[in-house]
Amino acid sequence: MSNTPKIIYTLTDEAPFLATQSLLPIVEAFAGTAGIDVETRDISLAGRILAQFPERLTDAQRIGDHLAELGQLATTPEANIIKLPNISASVPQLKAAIRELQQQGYALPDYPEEPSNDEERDIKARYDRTKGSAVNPVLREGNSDRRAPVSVKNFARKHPHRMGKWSSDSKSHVAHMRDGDFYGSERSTTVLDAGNVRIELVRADGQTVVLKEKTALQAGEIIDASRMSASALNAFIDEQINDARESGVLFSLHLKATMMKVSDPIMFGHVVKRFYAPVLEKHAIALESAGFDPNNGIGDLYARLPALDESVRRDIEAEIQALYAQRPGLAMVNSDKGITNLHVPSDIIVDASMPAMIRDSGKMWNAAGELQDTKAVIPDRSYAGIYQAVIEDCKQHGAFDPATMGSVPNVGLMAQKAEEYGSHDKTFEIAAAGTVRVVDAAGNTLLEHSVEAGDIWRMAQTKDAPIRDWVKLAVTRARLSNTPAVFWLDANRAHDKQVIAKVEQYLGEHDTSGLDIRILAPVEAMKFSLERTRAGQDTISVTGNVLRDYLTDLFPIMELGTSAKMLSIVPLMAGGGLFETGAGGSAPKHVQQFVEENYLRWDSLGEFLALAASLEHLAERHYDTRIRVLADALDVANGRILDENRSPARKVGQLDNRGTHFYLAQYWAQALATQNDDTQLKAKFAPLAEALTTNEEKILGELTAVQGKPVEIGGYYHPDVARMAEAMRPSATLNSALASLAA
Ligand SMILES: NC(=O)C1=CN([C@@H]2O[C@H](COP(=O)(O)OP(=O)(O)OC[C@H]3O[C@@H](n4cnc5c(N)ncnc54)[C@H](OP(=O)(O)O)[C@@H]3O)[C@@H](O)[C@H]2O)C=CC1
Ligand SMILES: O=C(O)CCC(=O)C(=O)O
Ligand SMILES: [Mg+2]
Repeated sequence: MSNTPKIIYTLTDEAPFLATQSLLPIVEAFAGTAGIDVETRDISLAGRILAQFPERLTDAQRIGDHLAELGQLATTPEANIIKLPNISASVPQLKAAIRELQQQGYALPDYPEEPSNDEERDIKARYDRTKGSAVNPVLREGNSDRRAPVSVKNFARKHPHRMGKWSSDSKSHVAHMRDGDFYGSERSTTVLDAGNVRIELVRADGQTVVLKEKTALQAGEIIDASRMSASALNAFIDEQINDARESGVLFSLHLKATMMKVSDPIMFGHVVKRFYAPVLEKHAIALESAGFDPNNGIGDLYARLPALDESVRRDIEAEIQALYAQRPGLAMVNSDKGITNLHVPSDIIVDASMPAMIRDSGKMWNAAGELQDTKAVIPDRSYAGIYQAVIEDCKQHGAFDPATMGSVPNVGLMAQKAEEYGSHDKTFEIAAAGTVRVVDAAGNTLLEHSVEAGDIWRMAQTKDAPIRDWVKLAVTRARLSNTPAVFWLDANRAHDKQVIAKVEQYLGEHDTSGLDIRILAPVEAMKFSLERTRAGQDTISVTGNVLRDYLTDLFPIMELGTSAKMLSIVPLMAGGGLFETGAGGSAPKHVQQFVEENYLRWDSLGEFLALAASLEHLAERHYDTRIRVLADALDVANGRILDENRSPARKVGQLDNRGTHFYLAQYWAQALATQNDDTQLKAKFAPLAEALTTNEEKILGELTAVQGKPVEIGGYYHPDVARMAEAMRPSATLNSALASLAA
């Protein structure tokens, strides 16, 4: 191992990738002064696609499998990775990215939806490795610690964001199934000895089909399996469509088709099929021949229409419009462009979509572009109830007040593909009725379900060491912040019952005297946390992987207006650090605004906080006081960004992402120039601080002058980096000041 302190900064997609063009040069320049190597690795969707097909690319086009490399690094103590949000691609996004790369001259094959030979099966398998949430689970070799730092919380209290008013007669609600879902069918067991299991379907006709030959289990691991009945799901969907129409509310669906990349697109497809049933059934043959796949959304139907005869096409379009008159209003993703909630599965990502609805008075946009009460369909019961609890609370007590509300930080069980978020390679749409069994090497059946054709069956794993580490992290956070901690676990759920036994065991390993640690079922935990938060009190949520994801968007969006301002640390179990930036995504809408008017409203505070945590980790690991000084100064700069309100605004003419980066550089340089712990750094940064202070007006002028006009970046999934960098670094004065640091 080389002893040079090293930070890996990830190159991703969309808005964070744009922001990187301006921020990374600052990071490199500052880190360089303390002898830190800053390296980059490309984990963008385009980069991951290209890494799958080296043999089809020229030498110049080829890139290595950076994700696999980082996945490996994450299991070592040296890891210090700053991870920006990346696209978790739905199939329509994946296909669009492939098309763009082909147009740029990369000889990639088309995505074979229905592979008919070995070569096509191989191509599909490679592409599928890049589909959905293909990055985070690989890097997350540790549990999750997400919270709003005190400075961020204070900022939000001082500058509360707008929250939509709630009325007690709001008709908005969450609808979930009452039986036949994953929740109702879950079975779970803790495995005593390590070994392999086989997953098989014993068909009603006696034939056995192996679904997955080998899944390795560790000793002490919890496994669980559950089944979603297709017929129960379809009956539920029909009932909800009718109910939404009768009650005059919008119909909306909220799933996580990215993380749950096998099960949730299938559920999404069922809703599309039921909602548009009369048209899809009437034209089934034509649509099938055109390759329409409901799991990709009704947007896929529109994409396929050109392949159909003109008359058929017109009939389908007219019949869909006529159908809308008989259906409840559909919630819209973009009313102006006619993009509905059922267009593409990647537009309805529940962790972001439900908080947005709650922030907007429980309403979503209708086709006329107005906000309206909404039915939020979340079919499975495992977690749906938490959102209904928030809705009920808002109906009773009104909207939450960001100026006074408390905070709900999260300690999330996430390491090593924990729970449902690691289940996609063990999820199956069942082809024929029978029994699905999980069988160990000795032939014992560990779990089984009877299934019907079309049901979704899945198995999830939760390893013992991550649970033990998670309990430790929870106790540590509770102690450090002197805050009550609640484990959100449901004793009535088979899986949670196994987890509770381990939590109770591992809590025994710690000194918990004086701490308030409880175990509550999710809905009770939500009610408890909401009551406290309204009273201005903080409560740590200690949750499994799914609730980690849901709550770290929900509470930040209510408290801070966005999850971008969150500190999001993954202490890796091998001793390294993964520093995620914020808790949200890659904000596609921000790119649209950028290319239209050269204004980037992306807030990089998450990157700033992650960088400070990364530098602290590096300082500790290398016993390096210079790096410590750099980290402390960055803390000061981050505090000033908030205090002096230098975060990006939203509209042309105001400060944008680049302006915030300028202030970060100025404040950071000033903090280094005024500290006295390291005289070399002090001397090094004095001229930069001076240059950035004297030239503030000039630099801001150069940054603002470019705004307001369209900008061409040469691609969406695989933009031209030189063009992007040029667009994102329009201040010659700032650029040359930074360059002088390296001299
Ligand atoms: N860790 C990761 O890698 C994650 C990746 N994703 C991926 O991101 C993509 C988009 O996901 P989506 O669910 O739409 O959620 P996003 O979080 O990307 O966007 C939702 C909205 O949140 C606001 N927002 C998010 N981040 C910022 C920021 N840094 N600064 C300012 N505002 C911000 C924006 O609101 P406004 O428009 O009002 O400004 C944005 O439109 C998907 O491909 C998804 O898979 C999602 C979550 C995590
Ligand atoms: O990896 C993804 O697809 C999304 C991750 C996410 O939403 C989260 O971790 O909060
Ligand atoms: Mg999330």
